[in-house]
Amino acid sequence: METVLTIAGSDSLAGGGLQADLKTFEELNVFGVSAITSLINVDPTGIQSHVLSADLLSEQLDSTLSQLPIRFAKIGLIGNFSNLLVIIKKLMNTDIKLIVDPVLFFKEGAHYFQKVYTDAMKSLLLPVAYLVTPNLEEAAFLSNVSKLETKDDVQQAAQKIQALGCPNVVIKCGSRFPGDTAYNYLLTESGEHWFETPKLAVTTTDGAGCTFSAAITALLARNYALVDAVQLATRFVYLGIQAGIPISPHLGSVWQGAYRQKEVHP
Ligand SMILES: Nc1ncnc2c1ncn2[C@@H]1O[C@H](COP(=O)(O)OP(=O)(O)O)[C@@H](O)[C@H]1O
Ligand SMILES: Cc1ncc(COP(=O)(O)OP(=O)(O)O)c(N)n1
Repeated sequence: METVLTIAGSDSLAGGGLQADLKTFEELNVFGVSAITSLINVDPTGIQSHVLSADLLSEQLDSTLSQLPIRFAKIGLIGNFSNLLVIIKKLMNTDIKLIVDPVLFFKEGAHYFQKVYTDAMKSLLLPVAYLVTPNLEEAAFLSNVSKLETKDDVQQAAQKIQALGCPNVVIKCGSRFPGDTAYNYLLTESGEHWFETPKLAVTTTDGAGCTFSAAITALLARNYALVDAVQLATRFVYLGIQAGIPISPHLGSVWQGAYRQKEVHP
């Protein structure tokens, strides 16, 4: 079985973060291991974040990378500049393909990241990534395209993000995009693809972004072509939102087990 690494924060409610990643890996038949960057607590007032030290992150990465044959790693919330540098240092001269979910704008609440961190994400991390999967707000930020309201805007933003040095970009338009359809837009060096599902009118979308990127990572590790991985990840997260776990009238988590229950496994 393929071993896949997630480098991510912990989400106390297990909506997003490494909990969502590891559950998704399990459901898609890869063995998930983790390096924790930070602890996120979500409560009705918003998000509290506690970033782990660079030494602690470094030790975890040494442990996994020195003992396991890892070909694919998903990078979620990193938290600060020091931890971003640790990740670059440990991974940039390896053959590991990096799937970067930038986690700059949470739908669970507002969070501020320092400019040195967001700049380094653009100038150091994206150029060594295989795929980046921003949500709509992250895509606007990374591309400097201020309003993403049409499919043309999304295509333009993806091109600008690709120009930062990452060959493959998926913009998760999700619930933030106008209209009744949830779109994912994939831009590769050889073409573009739109994926769509009906937009679900539910609040159980916490973890949708993490789950989507984790599903792509697992499927790539199982040798799916990128287009097929994005297609199946779109379906996986759709079913997970539909069968999600409500927490409050405004908040609920994706349930990664929905795909197992509803679909014949590929
Ligand atoms: N309301 C929704 N209905 C159907 N699919 C959704 C919905 N919200 C998100 N998704 C799916 O989850 C993926 C990740 O969504 P993300 O952009 O992180 O969600 P949000 O826009 O809610 O923050 C989207 O690309 C889409 O495939
Ligand atoms: C630790 C941690 N990382 C990321 C998230 C965000 O999760 P998700 O809901 O999948 O992402 P967005 O759709 O808001 O981009 C989290 N909650 N915790």
